[in-house]
Amino acid sequence: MISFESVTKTYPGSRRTAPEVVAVEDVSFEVDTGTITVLAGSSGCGKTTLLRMVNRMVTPTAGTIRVDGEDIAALNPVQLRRSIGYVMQHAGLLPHKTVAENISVVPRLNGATKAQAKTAVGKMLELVALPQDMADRYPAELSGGQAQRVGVARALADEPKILLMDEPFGAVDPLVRADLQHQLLDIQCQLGTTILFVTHDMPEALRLGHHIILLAERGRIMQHGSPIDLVAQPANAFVEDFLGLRATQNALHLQHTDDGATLVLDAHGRPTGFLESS
Ligand SMILES: Nc1ncnc2c1ncn2[C@@H]1O[C@H](COP(=O)(O)OP(=O)(O)OP(=O)(O)O)[C@@H](O)[C@H]1O
Repeated sequence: MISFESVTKTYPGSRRTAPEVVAVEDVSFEVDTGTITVLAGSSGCGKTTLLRMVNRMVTPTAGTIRVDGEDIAALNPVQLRRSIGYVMQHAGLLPHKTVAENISVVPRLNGATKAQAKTAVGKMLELVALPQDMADRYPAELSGGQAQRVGVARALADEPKILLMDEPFGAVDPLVRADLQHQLLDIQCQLGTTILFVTHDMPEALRLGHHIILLAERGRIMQHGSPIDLVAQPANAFVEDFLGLRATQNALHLQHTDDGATLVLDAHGRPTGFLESS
């Protein structure tokens, strides 16, 4: 379990006269082991700051973060970082290393032999559904979706218990994004990894999260619950608005067609999908 206990992060102002920025203030929540918890909320509410505090890329100004009860401030930051997977929006692959070398980085740093790292590369490529012969390519020779898969493979290569994902699928097209989302759910189910996932895309949050934490400014928690909790029992108007639950925003209705299909139409009468007959 990851626990945030009264965590505050203040960044210094950029110039001597500029005020400091309170990115998150007195934030407390827990992330259950073996689940996907999504941090959602609009731009600047502190999602990335919270995520990066888990592997000490960002140091809290106040408060405590524990992993399985242990205060991470007492741990060696380099070892901590190597024990936690991290995937960011643009994969962040090392451009002059091949896919195999990129995936091998953390296992090698953690003491794997070349042979062990090679085995890990094969296993990870299979896990993220990339062909084995992609191992020798360079990042510039990959599509955006393939690069993100390699980013996920690299983050999981040493089978970390915790995976941090910062808008990892934000830059790929909707079809590839849906594919990556399904695959992530499969992988998480197989490996039981504890995932903290940042997105500002509510459909993505609802699709992936066992738990969703919806944040307002300074990391203020507006609701923490399951996707069903948020949709069925939004805590307040902010949650309703963010999820587009107000009737004027998102009143869906059904329309039956002559050939027996049932279309789902949005508030403007545009089709958004169809109901499958059970
Ligand atoms: N290194 C920094 N120095 C100064 N201010 C920062 C720094 N990093 C973030 N901030 C500020 O802290 C606040 C929270 O930023 P953060 O990146 O955590 O939000 P976010 O919810 O992840 O945003 P986005 O969805 O746009 O990525 C913002 O006001 C941001 O400008």
